[in-house]
Amino acid sequence: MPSYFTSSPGKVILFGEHAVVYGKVATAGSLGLRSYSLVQTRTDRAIGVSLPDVQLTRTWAMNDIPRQARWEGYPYPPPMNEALLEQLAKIVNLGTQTNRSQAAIALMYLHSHLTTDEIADKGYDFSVRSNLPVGAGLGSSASYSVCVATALLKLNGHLAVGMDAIAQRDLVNQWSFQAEKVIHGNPSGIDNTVSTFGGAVMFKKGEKIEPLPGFQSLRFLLTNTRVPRETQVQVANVRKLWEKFPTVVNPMLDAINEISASCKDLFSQQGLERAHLLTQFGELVDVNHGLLAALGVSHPSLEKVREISSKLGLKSKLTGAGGGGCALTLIRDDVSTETVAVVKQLLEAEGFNCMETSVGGPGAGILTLNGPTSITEFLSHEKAYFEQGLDWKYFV
Ligand SMILES: Nc1ncnc2c1ncn2[C@@H]1O[C@H](COP(=O)(O)OP(=O)(O)OP(=O)(O)O)[C@@H](O)[C@H]1O
Ligand SMILES: C[C@@](O)(CCO)CC(=O)[O-]
Ligand SMILES: [Mg+2]
Repeated sequence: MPSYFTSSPGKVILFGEHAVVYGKVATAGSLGLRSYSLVQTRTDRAIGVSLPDVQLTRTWAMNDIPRQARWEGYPYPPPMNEALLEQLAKIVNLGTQTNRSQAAIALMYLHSHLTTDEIADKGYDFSVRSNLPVGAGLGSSASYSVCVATALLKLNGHLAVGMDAIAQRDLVNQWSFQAEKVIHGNPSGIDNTVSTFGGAVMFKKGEKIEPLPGFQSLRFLLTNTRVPRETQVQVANVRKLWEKFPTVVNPMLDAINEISASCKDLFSQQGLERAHLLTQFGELVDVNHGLLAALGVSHPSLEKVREISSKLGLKSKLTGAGGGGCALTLIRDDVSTETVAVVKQLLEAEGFNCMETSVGGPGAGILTLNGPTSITEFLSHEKAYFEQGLDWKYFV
């Protein structure tokens, strides 16, 4: 049996986080930071799981994990099975609401539906490591979910030869959304969609994504405040506010929707000077952050990033679920290297972590290797190892 490496990117939301959960349009792009997974069969009917980023190494006996009978629409996902989730939480037995347990339950939920008799008879090892910070707003959960979905679909032969690239990605996207539901509760699907398809896109729940050409040329500084938070909790807090004051919150969500619409207008205006485009883009960044702060998802650390960057004339907003995690700062073309260095220095003096990035790279990919590979070796190598000279297939 071959082994499969899979890889999928994190994401950055430029405009529209939270509002997207309520059916509004959001704008997002894939990041250069990615997660990588390795899956390969065993011979002893066990599932060996190694997730060092959440400190989990554990082996389960195949017979201990229930498998679902085939359903209508197989291999596309059936509606979420809450009873199965509860059952898996008990079997996995890693406590509730911990990073490790959510990751393991998401994996087992997909395993339970996707594992064929042939693979169940052998067992498999599954391992993930990521260059993304976990729980910082850069879509680590979605990137993990896409790796799980791609690996299990491929291992079990569901990404059949003859299925075109779009159909394959669509299947991965649907299953990674299920895994995101296990981790998040009520995700919009934007994170797994961007991680699966890559690129820079406008996203609205239930609609086809719309590519946004031109975004690849934008430069951003990402600042991880290192303040931990959980997306599920931030999303639930906004929901409480919305339930309490719907007439106040709905117009705010509509305003956020219009930010993505205005952004799209900016990029489609023929002849608009780039300097003007970037200035207006920055203004939208500012307005979006203000609305998110009003929804209660900012944090003193994120306000600190805004204070420092605005002193040097730069616009920042929180990105992802907020409450800590990461902020995004637009680097206009006229901003000097020295200014960027000063901003970074000031932010890092606060204990934050900075990295420059662009958005819009490739989505999920698979690399098929002949024969077994050592997981230890896989885990001991850095990202570059996987990207050098290897023939990744991005489903194209
Ligand atoms: N490398 C990884 N290995 C295993 N599990 C992971 C990994 N990365 C993320 N996870 C899972 O995702 C959870 C973090 O998800 P969460 O949605 O709170 O943060 P995020 O995805 O980084 O941020 P956001 O959703 O705002 O972009 C972890 O608790 C863990 O269950
Ligand atoms: C906060 C949120 O809008 C984005 C998290 O990256 C949640 C979601 O869309 O699922
Ligand atoms: Mg997430």
